[in-house]
Amino acid sequence: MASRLLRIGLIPGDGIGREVIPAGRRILEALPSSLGLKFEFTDLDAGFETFQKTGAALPERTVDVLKNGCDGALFGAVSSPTKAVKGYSSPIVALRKKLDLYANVRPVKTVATAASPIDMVIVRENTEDLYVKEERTLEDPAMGGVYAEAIKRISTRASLRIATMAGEIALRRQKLRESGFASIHKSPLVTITHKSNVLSQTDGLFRTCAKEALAASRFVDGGVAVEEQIVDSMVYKLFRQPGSYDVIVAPNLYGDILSDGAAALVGSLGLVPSANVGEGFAIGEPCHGSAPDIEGKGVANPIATLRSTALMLEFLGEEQAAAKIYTAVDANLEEAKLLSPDLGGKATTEEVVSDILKRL
Ligand SMILES: NC(=O)c1ccc[n+]([C@@H]2O[C@H](COP(=O)([O-])OP(=O)(O)OC[C@H]3O[C@@H](n4cnc5c(N)ncnc54)[C@H](O)[C@@H]3O)[C@@H](O)[C@H]2O)c1
Ligand SMILES: O=C(O)CC[C@H](C(=O)O)[C@@H](O)C(=O)O
Repeated sequence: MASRLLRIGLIPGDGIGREVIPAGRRILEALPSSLGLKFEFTDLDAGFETFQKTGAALPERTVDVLKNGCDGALFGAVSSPTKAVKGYSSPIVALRKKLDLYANVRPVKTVATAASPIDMVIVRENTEDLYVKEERTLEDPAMGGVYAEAIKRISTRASLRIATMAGEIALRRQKLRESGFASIHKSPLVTITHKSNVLSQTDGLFRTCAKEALAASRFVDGGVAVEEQIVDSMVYKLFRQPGSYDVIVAPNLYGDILSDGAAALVGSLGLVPSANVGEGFAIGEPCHGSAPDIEGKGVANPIATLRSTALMLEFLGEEQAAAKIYTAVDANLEEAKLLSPDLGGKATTEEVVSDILKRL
């Protein structure tokens, strides 16, 4: 059988990013050889510590190697300061834009045996909205002195393509159901989230474009139903009836917030993966941050990273390899003997990883 070589960049970043990214590498190395995959890894720098050492949070080498020498990557987390630090800018936000990774795909799922099962995918626009970071600080006595403002930019192009991605994901999920994969949903549904009742131009454009993209005949013919939900009541409904959502499409900031909220519904941020996806490239990234409160204790839940590794493989066309990882992770969660403290267990990161590797 011909084998495929995948060149993977590893960017642990800061904090628990360094404790969980090695798990991603180990699970790739442990995949059965019958899958015909070979991996070559390159360690790459980014993050606040890199910034403190070198003056650059996202070194040029990291971007060059990703662009010219990698097929995909895994990103841990970075410790972006909440207080402005001159010269520092979030490397993951920059990377998403530099590599045009326009979709941030975030599946939020319980195991099939859960009493109240949840199975949704949040498809977050990944390049614009308030994340264009065009902010400025001004001063005007009429405003009470210093004030600050930021641009919220929403484009037709980005809104159409993110909604198209959401439609494609809804179709793919439906195909899996039809081929026998158990699911709590019977038919595909995309929920468009916005706040166009107030932001009629920016979110209004997002809403219009998303509706237009999802009206394409392949989605209509594929039975993809479309609904819309204003983001504040979306949070309410998400918490009341999380099981009713299939695919959610949202502008950048709402998608960021909704995905952390949804993580609480499935038990922990340490479970929720993401993939930053562009044309032919994907970076797997756990949804959580660098978790300074548990850094260095060896108890970070590695599952979000393991699932992000699988998600990266899926977007690189290796669905069978991805399925192996999902199954091994689900088996660990269903047995519930070796769980990390965020899930009420006592297991260390190492113990959880070893248990999942044994199940591959
Ligand atoms: N993609 C990224 O790089 C990314 C994402 C989010 C936050 N951040 C950064 O991370 C830093 C810390 O942010 P925060 O504390 O607001 O959010 P966080 O996601 O780091 O932590 C929130 C809570 O979840 C827990 N948690 C997170 N991941 C966990 C895991 N794998 N296992 C067990 N528990 C886990 C933490 O212990 C903490 O109590 C900030 O500097 C922020 O900028 C980076
Ligand atoms: O802290 C950072 O540098 C980025 C955090 C990042 C974001 O997109 O805002 C994180 O919240 C995420 O969900 O990926």
